[in-house]
Amino acid sequence: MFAVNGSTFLNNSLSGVPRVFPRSTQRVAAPLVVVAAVSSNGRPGDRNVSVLVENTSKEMVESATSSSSPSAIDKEAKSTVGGGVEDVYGEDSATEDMHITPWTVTVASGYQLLRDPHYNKGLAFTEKERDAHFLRGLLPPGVVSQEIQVKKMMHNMRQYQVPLQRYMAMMDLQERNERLFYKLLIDNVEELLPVVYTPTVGEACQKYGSIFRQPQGLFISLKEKGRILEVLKNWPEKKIQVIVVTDGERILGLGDLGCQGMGIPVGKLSLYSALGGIRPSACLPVTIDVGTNNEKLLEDEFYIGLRRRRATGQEYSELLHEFMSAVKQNYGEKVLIQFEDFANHNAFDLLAKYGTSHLVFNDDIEGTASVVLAGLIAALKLVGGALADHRFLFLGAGEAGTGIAELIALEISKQTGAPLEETRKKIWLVDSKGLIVRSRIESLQHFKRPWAHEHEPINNLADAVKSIKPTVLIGSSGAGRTFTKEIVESMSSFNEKPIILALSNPTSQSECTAEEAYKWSEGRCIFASGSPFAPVEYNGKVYPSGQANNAYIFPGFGLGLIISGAIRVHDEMLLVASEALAEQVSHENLEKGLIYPPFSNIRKISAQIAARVAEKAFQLGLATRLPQPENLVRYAESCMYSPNYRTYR
Ligand SMILES: NC(=O)C1=CN([C@@H]2O[C@H](COP(=O)(O)OP(=O)(O)OC[C@H]3O[C@@H](n4cnc5c(N)ncnc54)[C@H](OP(=O)(O)O)[C@@H]3O)[C@@H](O)[C@H]2O)C=CC1
Ligand SMILES: CC(=O)C(=O)O
Repeated sequence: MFAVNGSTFLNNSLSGVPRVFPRSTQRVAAPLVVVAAVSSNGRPGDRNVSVLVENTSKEMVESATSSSSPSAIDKEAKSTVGGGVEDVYGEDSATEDMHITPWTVTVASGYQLLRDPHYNKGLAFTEKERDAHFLRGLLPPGVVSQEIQVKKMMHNMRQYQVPLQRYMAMMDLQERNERLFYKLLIDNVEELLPVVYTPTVGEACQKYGSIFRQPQGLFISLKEKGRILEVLKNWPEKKIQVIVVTDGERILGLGDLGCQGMGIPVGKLSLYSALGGIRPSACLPVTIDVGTNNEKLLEDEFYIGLRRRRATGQEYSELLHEFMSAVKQNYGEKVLIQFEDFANHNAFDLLAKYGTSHLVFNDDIEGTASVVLAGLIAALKLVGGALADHRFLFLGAGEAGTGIAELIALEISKQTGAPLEETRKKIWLVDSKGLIVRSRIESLQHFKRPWAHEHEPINNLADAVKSIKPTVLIGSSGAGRTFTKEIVESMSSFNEKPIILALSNPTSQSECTAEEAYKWSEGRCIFASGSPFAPVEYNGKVYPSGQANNAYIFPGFGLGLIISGAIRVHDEMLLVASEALAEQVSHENLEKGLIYPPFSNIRKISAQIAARVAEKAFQLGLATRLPQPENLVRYAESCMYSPNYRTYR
């Protein structure tokens, strides 16, 4: 269901050295900007980028050109990225009668340097750097370290009472000083995750038109049909390793937000860098705008997207196909394309269609499945028994629900040797029409059919709980407050420790709150939710509540694919990612009732996940980074982006 059979690619002819992010903490760097006034494929005026930096000293230019001349850069690109990346502006492919523009190399300095988010360090520029880079007078005289900047930013951040203000402050910082943004996020991940991610990103998407300041990713709309390759070339970064793309039709549990869904790829990719260590410049957020069926947005004067109803059928699939082809042509075989928040009527088809030709991953189907399986493996240490001894009931039979169900069935099948058709029978799903049963099969969407077991029809969750008597109840409906008191009490009546996962996001859509779950189960349930809840006090005991969110998986999963140079995603990679995450849950966590480790350790966790995913890619013959590094955990860690400031010569 998820991806391709590994054996198809065992004899793939792709080879070459993968993209590795050099860690240059000890080296002294120059804030080098390679710029060119160019035209692509001899079409003068097609693309004119011209950044002239004055006050650039001879020494700086020499040092910059000696370490990173265009040819050096070109060589690096050739050695690390396939596809059309090397000949970005068509210089090599241009014939003699075509026009091309020569590259120039300059060093960012002075006023420009302060406005370049990649290189800006604000007041952290040293005296020497202020002299060398023409910054005198452009900054107040005080010099402060990055640590103090972080402290100050956190102090400021905590003054905002409104979550959206914090979100906007974080986005402003990302636009102004990228390294400080990531340092802040990495050092304060538990506090800031709810700001840049769920739940606040949901509100940001709802109000994206009003708060929009700067484009943070590529908008590809129906207007760009036939020109998507050209649009990709407009993005300033050329060496892209991960693309997160949405069409905005199912944003969290908030429905169709059209073009305003851009907040999701932006948020997910900031987690790719902060949690998984992928270089920010290697990440590309994309929103495909095919219109929206959200009437409120269509009438909203601040709406930023196409004012038309959604394209469907051929019109939709042609645009998506052009996008997928252009990505491969521009960035090569090894760029990871993560589908995010597509509606299920497109999500499953896109994954199936492109799973055999591209490195694609659907976070809502696959990432969610992997994170939930990890939580269940960990929870077994608290409730006892094997996975096969449990009964699972889902509210919600869409991407998340059926994705999780399939991975649980796969894992049970792997553990017991029972066929998948048998292991699926331990899993039941309820959708908006009730329990999915055999008698409904003709009217079911294809992804629900494997779950249509023999049972009398039941049209509501409360009755399904009473009849199925699940040990595990999972909410993946996007419908808030659907785990009622009656349902939680019912779960608690036949389970000593019911496992209850309310996965839906944002907080408003959670099937129940942590407080409700602990209170109604008299403190006996094992609970986790998609969006975070504060610890709950019940009967004099404090229950910290865990977060079952695919943010635990996708950053490390993607890192594993990248460091191994994987060319396809395989189900077995999802299983090993779950195992790796489950292993990170300590006795101490379990004693508190937590089935996930704290996010504060996430970079270490991501390295463990990455190593296991990479190892699996090598085993399956899907990796192209040869030879396999000896210690994959250490290798993953060494590849991770560090947000600490660099010292400029
Ligand atoms: N924690 C995490 O990491 C993740 C959380 N999620 C969350 O899960 C939710 C669902 O996402 P996804 O699976 O992609 O969405 P889908 O739209 O694919 O699926 C939603 C499912 O819920 C069912 N449903 C909706 N309302 C009700 C209701 N009142 N009673 C019973 N069933 C209902 C739908 O029924 P029908 O098919 O009949 O329409 C459908 O089967 C979202 O809120 C999302 O934020 C998603 C991914 C990751
Ligand atoms: C977390 C996530 O991917 C979602 O809610 O859609």
